[in-house]
Amino acid sequence: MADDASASTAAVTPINRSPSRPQLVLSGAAIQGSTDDKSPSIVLPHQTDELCHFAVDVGGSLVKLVYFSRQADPPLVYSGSPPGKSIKERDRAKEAEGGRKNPILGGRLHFVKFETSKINECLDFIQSKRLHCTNLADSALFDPSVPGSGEGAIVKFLIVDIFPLSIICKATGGGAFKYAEVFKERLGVTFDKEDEMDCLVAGSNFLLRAIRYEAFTHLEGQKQFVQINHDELFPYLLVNIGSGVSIIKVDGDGVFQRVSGTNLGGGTFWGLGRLLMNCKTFDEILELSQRGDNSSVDMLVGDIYGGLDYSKIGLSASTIASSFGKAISGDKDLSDYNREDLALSLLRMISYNIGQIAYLNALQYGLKRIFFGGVFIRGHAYTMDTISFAINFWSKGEAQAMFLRHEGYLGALGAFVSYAEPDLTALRAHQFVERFPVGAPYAGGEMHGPSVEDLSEKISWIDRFMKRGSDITAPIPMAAPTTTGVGGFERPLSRAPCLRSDSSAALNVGVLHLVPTLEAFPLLADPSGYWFNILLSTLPDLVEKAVASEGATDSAKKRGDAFAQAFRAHLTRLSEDPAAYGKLGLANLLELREECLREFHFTDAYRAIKKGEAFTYGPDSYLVWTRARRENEAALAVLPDLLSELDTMTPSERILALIEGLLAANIFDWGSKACVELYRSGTIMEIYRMSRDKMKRPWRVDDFDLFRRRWIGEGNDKPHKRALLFVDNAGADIVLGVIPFVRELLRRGTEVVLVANSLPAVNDVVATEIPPIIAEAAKYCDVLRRSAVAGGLLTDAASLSKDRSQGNQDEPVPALYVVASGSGSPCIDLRQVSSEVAEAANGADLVVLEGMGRAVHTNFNAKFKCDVLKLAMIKNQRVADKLLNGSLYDCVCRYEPDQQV
Ligand SMILES: Nc1ncnc2c1ncn2[C@@H]1O[C@H](COP(=O)(O)OP(=O)(O)OP(=O)(O)O)[C@@H](O)[C@H]1O
Ligand SMILES: CC(C)(CO)[C@@H](O)C(=O)NCCC(=O)O
Ligand SMILES: [Mn+2]
Repeated sequence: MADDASASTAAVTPINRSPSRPQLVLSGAAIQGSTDDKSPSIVLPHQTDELCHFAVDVGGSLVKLVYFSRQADPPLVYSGSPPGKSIKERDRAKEAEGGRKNPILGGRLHFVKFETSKINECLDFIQSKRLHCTNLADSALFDPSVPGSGEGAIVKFLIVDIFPLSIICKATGGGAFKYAEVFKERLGVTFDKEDEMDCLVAGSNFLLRAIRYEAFTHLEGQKQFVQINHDELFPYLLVNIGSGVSIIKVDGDGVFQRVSGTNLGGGTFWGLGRLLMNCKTFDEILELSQRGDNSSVDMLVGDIYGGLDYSKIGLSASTIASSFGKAISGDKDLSDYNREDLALSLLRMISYNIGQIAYLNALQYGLKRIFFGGVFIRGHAYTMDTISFAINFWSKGEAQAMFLRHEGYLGALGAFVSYAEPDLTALRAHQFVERFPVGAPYAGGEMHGPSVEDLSEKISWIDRFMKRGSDITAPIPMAAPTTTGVGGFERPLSRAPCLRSDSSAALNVGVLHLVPTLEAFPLLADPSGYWFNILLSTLPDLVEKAVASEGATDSAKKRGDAFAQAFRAHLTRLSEDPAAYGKLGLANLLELREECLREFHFTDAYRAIKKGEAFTYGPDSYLVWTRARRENEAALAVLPDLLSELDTMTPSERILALIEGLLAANIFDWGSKACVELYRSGTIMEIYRMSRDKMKRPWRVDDFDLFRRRWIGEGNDKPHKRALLFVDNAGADIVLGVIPFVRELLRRGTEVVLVANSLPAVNDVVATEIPPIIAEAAKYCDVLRRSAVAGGLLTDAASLSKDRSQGNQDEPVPALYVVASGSGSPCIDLRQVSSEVAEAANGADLVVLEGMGRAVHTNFNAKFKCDVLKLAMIKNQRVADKLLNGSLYDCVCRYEPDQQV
């Protein structure tokens, strides 16, 4: 420990971070894994200002670099004004933003590290990426793999020289002082120094708040993610294991005290590893340790007690009494010891000692939670188990050791976020959603990911790394440790099957969106083998569709192959280590698949299905797709009759017909094999009617009477103020199922927000597709037209309507909006929705979830703070059997009134 105790325990007051223009805009941001397994990236969709592109943490052993690249995101709101805000309010908000003319630009943060002793590699990297250029358009940061990024209009706005003479970059760690001149001379970069402890704490607070499942426990080989409650985040103990170890008591943002430290740290481990075992790399020591038996090096209690336990004080015979104690014997030289045994002994000595010192500090300050960071941890199971064991053993289970997925980047991230708006406390974990890029399963720690220069490079990268990928994920056998060395009868048994090399030891992370005001709920989906198999078995078919959607050209085929390889690798990796990317549910798996498709520029693999183009795979499918192309049109053509029919009914009949209609139209799903069979016969209306006739109540889940009471019952039938409808399929589903129900809601005076996918997935309607459908439907329905105008979906639609019969034209109508969910999957994880949906949820008192994916696979048991209606037709035998104990085409109408009223 430090010689001078006072130096290491100096109290630190809240940080007064140096103001720095321009600012980083973190609101509505997202984290996105980069192509480097160790380099998860962060998407900043609202970033409009030019900003310095990187921050560094130059430590005693390693340089950690965080850098920014641009990306443009598609707009998320398709209405003229976002729901919840009047146009006036929105203008005011715009003014408040300083009247920025720039379009909203997004970006990602990437994470890379280098050995400090090879600082030139870091400088070369910065130079090659042109991170030191003030002008983004000049730098190589555009990610052409992202559709829409780096395009003309955007580029123009970036040509702004903010630091015309020299670029200023945030830097922390001791090297911010030591290497300032080198950076200045070689790159013309001036360091804006941020204190190392400030940055560690800022980075750690940022991660714990902003990244879902950032923290996890690791005991006896079991990794368990922990979601930290924001209100209970402080106080905690932060133990950063770098070259040396800093131990910090954290009480708030910028409120902390470095209470202790130890000089027996990662540097000690690495240094002794080089000297004793002649290891060339850090990972080599870890690998050696996997096969080691430390009892030949360590002096055990049993060695001293003639093979006996010293049970009186709770020490088993196998407990390490003295690390390296056997080496005192005079007749052995270093070369007489197994390198593997030495490595394990060393790893246990250092890890256990740090665990013990951390425990003592936690005890001293009454802290129960201890977070460990620093690159020494390395996501290595045995290291984490040893530390956890020490904490658990000494605290008798009172204190908990937790580890961080971004373990090594606390300081660098802390420095990077110091560019940001000061109010980091506004960030919330659910603002961040994760995505996983194609390179994730392949890239090792020393890799900086594939070049993103162009698509063909990406494709060949995937090819090249297929081989490497399988090497990386191949398990290295691990001998079971024969001694514990951890002071007790219990032993830290790392049950993890193996130590994997860099990519597998590392945890990947992914994307951020704002939350709705709905309660968070657990995913229903079970990410076990079932879904892996489904996804694998449907992969060839999907590839075929994707390739067809792009005209089945040679290039499309190549991309299709590369996509399949990449996605298969993700699945393989995840089936070996389900926690590799953090906690993953079905919704994330589907999102992952869509993300992979997008990486290979399949912007809408289902386009051909929806539009009926490009499908010539046999006469049957051709028929199906041709029919599919006409589905929107055909459904719109029969809509007026359906609406008139509904209007002849009594309110009680009508609400039943509407719900029945929603369920019946949900049968139109090109993603469902069972349904495609159905389409071989009959027109849309015939299928729709047949479907409606068949579904006699009571349904499999049938809360309809309860809902009807809320709708037309006595006393409690006030119209809802705002309804959020999460819609499912394109075609008849939305036209014949959703639109009539929407019209009824609007007529009752309920504002309606249609929430649809931002990105295509299976047959789901995408938010951008809805306005034209509404425009067409509005021709037959004046209420729809006026509400669409009120919601900004239609502008000069007055002349369009053929229906002038209803209502006073001057009477205000509730608005109809369309909002993109932020998701590109047939399921929806409501913990991760776009900020627009979150905003739209404000004031909503009815949520309608439509379709199997949204209402059954996910959210079936979700509880809400408002009325919720879950509607679906079951089109999958397994779900019918397993979840509902029913049969194919059973219906679910689950209604749960707001519990709070
Ligand atoms: N690939 C690697 N190369 C070097 N060291 C590694 C590697 N992987 C893990 N380590 C371990 O991580 C330690 C460095 O961790 P980290 O980068 O957090 O510290 P640092 O910032 O360099 O040090 P300090 O904060 O004390 O100045 C090394 O001493 C070593 O034990
Ligand atoms: C000196 C630092 C802070 C540099 O990162 C780190 O290596 C450390 O905390 N070392 C331990 C020093 C001590 O004994 O407190
Ligand atoms: Mn450091």
